[in-house]
Amino acid sequence: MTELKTSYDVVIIGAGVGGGALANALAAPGREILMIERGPRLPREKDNWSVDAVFHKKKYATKEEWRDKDGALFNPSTYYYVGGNSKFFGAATVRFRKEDFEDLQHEAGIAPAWPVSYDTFEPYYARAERLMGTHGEAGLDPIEPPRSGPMPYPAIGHEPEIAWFETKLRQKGLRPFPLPIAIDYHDGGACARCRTCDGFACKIGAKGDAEMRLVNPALAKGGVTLITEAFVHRLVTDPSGGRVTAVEFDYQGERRTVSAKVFVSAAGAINSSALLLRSRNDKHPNGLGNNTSDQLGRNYMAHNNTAMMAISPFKKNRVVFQKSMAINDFYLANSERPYPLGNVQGLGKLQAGMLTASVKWAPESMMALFAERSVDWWLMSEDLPDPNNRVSLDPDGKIRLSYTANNLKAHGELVKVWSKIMRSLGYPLIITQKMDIKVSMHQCGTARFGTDPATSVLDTNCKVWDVENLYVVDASFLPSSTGFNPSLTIVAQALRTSEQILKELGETIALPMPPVRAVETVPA
Ligand SMILES: Cc1cc2nc3c(=O)[nH]c(=O)nc-3n(C[C@H](O)[C@H](O)[C@H](O)COP(=O)(O)OP(=O)(O)OC[C@H]3O[C@@H](n4cnc5c(N)ncnc54)[C@H](O)[C@@H]3O)c2cc1C
Repeated sequence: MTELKTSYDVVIIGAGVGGGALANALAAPGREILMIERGPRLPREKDNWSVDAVFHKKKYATKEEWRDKDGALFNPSTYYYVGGNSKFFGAATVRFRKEDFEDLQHEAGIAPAWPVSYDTFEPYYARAERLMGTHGEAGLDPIEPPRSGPMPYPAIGHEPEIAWFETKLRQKGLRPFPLPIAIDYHDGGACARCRTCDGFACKIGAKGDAEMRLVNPALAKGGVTLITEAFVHRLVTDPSGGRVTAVEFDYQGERRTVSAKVFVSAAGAINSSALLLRSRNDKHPNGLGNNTSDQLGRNYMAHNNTAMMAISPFKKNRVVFQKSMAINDFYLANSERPYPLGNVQGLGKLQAGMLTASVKWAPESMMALFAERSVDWWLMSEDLPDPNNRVSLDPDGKIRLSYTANNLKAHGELVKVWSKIMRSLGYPLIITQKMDIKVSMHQCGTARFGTDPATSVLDTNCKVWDVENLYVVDASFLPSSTGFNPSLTIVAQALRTSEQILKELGETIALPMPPVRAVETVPA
């Protein structure tokens, strides 16, 4: 049992991408940082790579139930472990575009400008790529934002099936490029380039998830204590409501309380809102950070996501690692298209059992035929912030996630355009599945950052406007969802926030650029 002190410099709630990146930036001998994580360490075991365990039995996903806007219960596909949702992520570590930081006109409305520019984020993106171990090749993505340097590691390369698509797509005038990805695949790296990466946990610790790349190295640096299976209930403020004084959590069968100079919620975009809402008191009757703006929990976004199988009756797809290519030719408006559609990227290779898990009536033999002949894609379009799309708490304490998808026309067009291209390349049968509310993998936006306390929950350093020493450092801060995977941006912002927290602790040490290096060995 970890002995706890009564007081710390910083308490970080949640050991996912945001919490891990912050701990990593703050970790140093002599500092006293406590990370409180509700989940355990995910065991390294055979089932990590079992389709049956992961997709049918849902062995690793939470058993928790949330309610949708109509009050119907559902079981979200979310993961509570050291490393958070990134334990199961596809490791795409992509920068948002310069245009994403500005007002961006979409078919269904405007994705609002961020309070800081891409140029402000760039140095943090550069550090984030190194921390996560991103592989890629700069200069090939047609809408790539300016970069201060190359990718930390070279692109992982395409297998022959994907190289074939690259050639064919180029012949059609498109500009496919290597998807930036955080797997340990280079000389001396541990990655076996297997089929069970995207959607699975890595049994050999070779994926750049938050446990491997952020939390374990933070623990190795010193100054950080991690406790697991410790659920945080609430944050307590002083009588004025101006400062958080303590965090209350359940640990090893007891309700515990510790105090700190700085508190950080990094519990994920849905759970951070739930925590701040649960922490309401007479000075903050609608939850911490909600007095001025009434925006806490609102503007929930999660992308319009569709998985597509393009099937050729005549051609088997023998690819093992399919997530190596992306296409951004439809990401921005152009002379042919008046509004953005989104991003297309390779999906981890679908297997028959993964299909029968979502299409229950389908015989495995039929799905096996489809899976061995399909090339699989992930199509992702921006959804727009809407205050009615929100996280709230029901009287019984359960999370309610009210969400109505928007900007669907653009997403439908992306699916149509990509289907047409696939058919023209000899893949006549197209099967698509649009992700629903249960797939909250790209959750964001519920405590957006901004310059105006009347319309945002956090300031531009991710400090809660209404409370002096409380920060939110996870996907909550995003004012728009953009059309890209969020992890790298969460890391970049956590690094920005760490500088503010260091100032608050009376330190002004410039954080060094992390070296390019392989994954740390994991403590058992
Ligand atoms: C299958 C899948 C594939 C994905 N693929 C990609 C991809 O390729 N690229 C990409 O960028 N993103 C991807 N994502 C999304 C990415 O994983 C998330 O955006 C990212 O992990 C979010 O980080 P976070 O820090 O905001 O929250 P989380 O990862 O959710 O971390 C929050 C942590 O807080 C803990 N916690 C929550 N509540 C409490 C509490 N009350 N007390 C204590 N601890 C608490 C949780 O257990 C968790 O560990 C994917 C996600 C999934 C599920």
